[in-house]
Amino acid sequence: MASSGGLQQRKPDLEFYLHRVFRKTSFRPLQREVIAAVVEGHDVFLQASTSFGKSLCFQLPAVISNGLTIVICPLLALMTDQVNALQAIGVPVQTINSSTPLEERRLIMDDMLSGHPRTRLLYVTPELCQTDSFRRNLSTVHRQGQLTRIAIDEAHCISEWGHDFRPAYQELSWFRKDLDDPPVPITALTATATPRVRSDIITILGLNFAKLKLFNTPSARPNIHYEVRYLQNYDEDDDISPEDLRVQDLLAWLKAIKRRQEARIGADTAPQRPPMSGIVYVGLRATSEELACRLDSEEMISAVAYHAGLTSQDRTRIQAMWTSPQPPPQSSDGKPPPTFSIIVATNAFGMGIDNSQVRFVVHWTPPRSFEGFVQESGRAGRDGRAAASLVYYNTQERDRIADRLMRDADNVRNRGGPKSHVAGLLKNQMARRESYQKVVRYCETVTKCRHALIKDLFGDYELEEMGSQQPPSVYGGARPDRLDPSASPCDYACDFCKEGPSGLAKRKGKMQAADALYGFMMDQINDLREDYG
Ligand SMILES: Nc1ncnc2c1ncn2[C@@H]1O[C@H](COP(=O)(O)OP(=O)(O)OP(=O)(O)O)[C@@H](O)[C@H]1O
Repeated sequence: MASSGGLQQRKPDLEFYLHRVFRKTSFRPLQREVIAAVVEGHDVFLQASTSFGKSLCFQLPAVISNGLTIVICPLLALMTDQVNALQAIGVPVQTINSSTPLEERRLIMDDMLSGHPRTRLLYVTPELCQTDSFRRNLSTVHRQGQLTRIAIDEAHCISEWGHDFRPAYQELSWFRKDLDDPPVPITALTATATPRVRSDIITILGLNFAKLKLFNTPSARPNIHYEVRYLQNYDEDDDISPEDLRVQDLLAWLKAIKRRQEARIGADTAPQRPPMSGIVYVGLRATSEELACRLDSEEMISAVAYHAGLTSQDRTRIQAMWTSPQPPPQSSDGKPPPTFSIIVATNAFGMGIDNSQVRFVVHWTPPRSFEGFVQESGRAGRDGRAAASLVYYNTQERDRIADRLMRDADNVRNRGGPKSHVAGLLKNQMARRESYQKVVRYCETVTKCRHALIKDLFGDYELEEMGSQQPPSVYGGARPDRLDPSASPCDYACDFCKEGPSGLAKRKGKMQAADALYGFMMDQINDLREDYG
């Protein structure tokens, strides 16, 4: 590891390792700077958009350093994906999690405590880091001078103000408090942190502000076309149900894509292409099953459901099928090869899913949290090519979700328990409502580019003011609010910039306003804020 010795150390050739070990041709903008800061031994906070390549920012430094890097990861699937990918390229990596056999665990620990561990990266859960035995072992590795750094992936899970709050993440404060002689450098990474969550990450982990290097990329993804599809509210007398209305609209949208593809590459060539992948996010398991079945009955679509009610084998199978390269198109059940391959999923399918070829992500109803929305829509276009995010929205759905969130908070209050525990849970409930409030702002605003709106809602500009480093190409050197107001900050990659304010307002106008319940929820947030804010 680089240290501040008298002799100048030779800087490692990062490009060499990028090509040789990771088999990538070049760094993405900002990746090199982040990796250099990590290698130099700084505490690093990186907030980068989904699919930026955050993992490389701790994997490459781990490969070129002596000693062990501990990686904290919240999801087994995410951990397994990364470990398998690293093993496939010959990196000495291990994981200890609930499915690691005892004998294997012992071998990993023996290596860790050997004084010269062969393992470069050890992936663990935050819960394991809470146990006395693991902490004792890590302290020994540290005393032996072999604990190089700690990487905390999905660091937003640390905050009660975050959408994926995980109490065990808060206990990660132990690293800075106990492993302090010398302090072990920490790298915290996330795609979705609001200003309050960022402040919690930095404070709880005890990152050293004087030596901390901050980096960020814009939270909105330039290659994603963001669009809200406004639906009319449903009336008992209507001949068509809201579900049918959405199915009709989605099918019409997909047919238009199919027509454009056939016009571009020819109706004979199109069926030989692998199907276009998409995800439709729904709120309920039952909806996921029903909608998958309904879409699958269409000739141009093959669809499958994914939710937490499936067996773990089924989920692993679907995820593996989904993330492996698409096979040549095949007919099944007498159907011609599908043009679209769709997974209809609940939010059990989200964080860390890395299929580079997803072309569209649809939210069947308004997402329940803004950070969740950005994570989920960020599954699209991970190869950098054009992709789309659609959200179906009307005020009835908006109020139904607002009502559910209010009831969740009431349940927490009525459940009782120690006062500080209830206060913590209520704080998290308030954070959820505030996050939902941002979803509503995102969907109902018709006067601003959606890319700019996402950056506003995540407080990207605040990070800039804190001295965060960004890729040089961001905003072309000027913030969008300082650019020519007639230009599109996102290069026409959202419905506002494409249709203009009046076109969008007209489309939104078809949706009836019904503000009563939503307004009530906002009042409640304000009350809670007075108590806990
Ligand atoms: N320099 C690079 N060149 C080419 N591909 C890269 C580069 N860096 C990372 N990738 C690839 O980009 C993909 C996304 O990387 P990764 O999973 O680390 O993203 P992430 O930033 O953690 O995203 P998310 O927050 O959405 O999970 C991976 O397939 C990875 O191999």
